[in-house]
Amino acid sequence: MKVDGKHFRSVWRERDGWSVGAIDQRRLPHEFVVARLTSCEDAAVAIRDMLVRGAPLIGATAAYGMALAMREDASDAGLKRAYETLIVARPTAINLKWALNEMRAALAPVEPLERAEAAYARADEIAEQDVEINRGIASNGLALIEAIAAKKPGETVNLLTHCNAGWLATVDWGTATAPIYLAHERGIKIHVWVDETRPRNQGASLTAWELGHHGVPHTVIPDNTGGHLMQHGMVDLAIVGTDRVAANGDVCNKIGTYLKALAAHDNNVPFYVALPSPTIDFAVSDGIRDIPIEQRSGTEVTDMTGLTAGGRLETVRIVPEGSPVANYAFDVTPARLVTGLITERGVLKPDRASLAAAFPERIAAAAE
Ligand SMILES: CSC[C@H]1O[C@H](OP(=O)(O)O)[C@H](O)[C@@H]1O
Repeated sequence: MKVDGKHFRSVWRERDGWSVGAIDQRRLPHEFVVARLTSCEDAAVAIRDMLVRGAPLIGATAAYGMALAMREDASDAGLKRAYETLIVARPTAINLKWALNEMRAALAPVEPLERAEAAYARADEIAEQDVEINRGIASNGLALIEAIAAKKPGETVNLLTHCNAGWLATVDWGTATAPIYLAHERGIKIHVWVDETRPRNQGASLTAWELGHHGVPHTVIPDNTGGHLMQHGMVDLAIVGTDRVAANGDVCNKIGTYLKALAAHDNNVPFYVALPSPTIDFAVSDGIRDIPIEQRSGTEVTDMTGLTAGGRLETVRIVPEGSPVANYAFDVTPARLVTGLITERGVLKPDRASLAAAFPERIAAAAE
């Protein structure tokens, strides 16, 4: 999407034809820094350390990581080592495993000498496929926003989103933000309540930054504000992203999503989840029981980094020395709290039958 009027994606193959460019999302919103990944290990570290983050973007970066690996060692052992290096980078987003399985399926049958070229071609396809999928999510989600706008002509449609499921979480367009960008481009009056999303503040640092650069009206709010806004009729629609959808429609997403869904349910606010089909995991029948929840470093909770009045980036500690912290990065929202799943093939009910009917190919993939 646009950064100071210039189009960017979040990850791309560089002009040299082999290295990989990526926006370093740890530096946003105060600095716009582009990283250059030149090895499989670079890609794994970029995912692990959240230089890139967001389920679809994790998948696309891992795909390019496999291509970088094939430049280094295209043997069967090298292919296996690359898969094993990347698969452990982060545990929750199923898109990582999906992309690596796609790359392995494309590369295993190919002669080692041809694997690097084949890997870049497949990684490019995965990136382009993500953009096309997100365009589909945009148009399917737009209908939901248009329906609300029609009921309140001339008024603003107020949306709420949690974390960052924007173009920075994907190759481009985003998932939860895709319908928002399209509605804005179509001239629908919208406003977005942006959950700051502690502790990594993906909402305050990334979603607000994205929306601001695209001219979408928004307000950053503390995570605990959404329920109050819903009680007072200030939220027409909640749209969030997801890192894994179980076969029963349970939705794993950034920590705090479940609480937002509870507030939405209690206030009859429609709660939608936007996802590309690679995020569906039919191997998991019960999301709350079976989806692995990443626990990250406690320093993400104890420390905060920001800009001083003098314009310097500094990190400060906000928790007493010696106080233990817990940092669960995701939670699972039960399907009963989800109004619908916005996918590239339509808006679905959050249940096995609807997911299987729309995406039968994901059932076969789950057996891999
Ligand atoms: C479109 S997937 C976005 C999804 O990923 C984020 O997690 P993280 O920033 O830790 O990678 C968050 O759960 C978003 O909803």
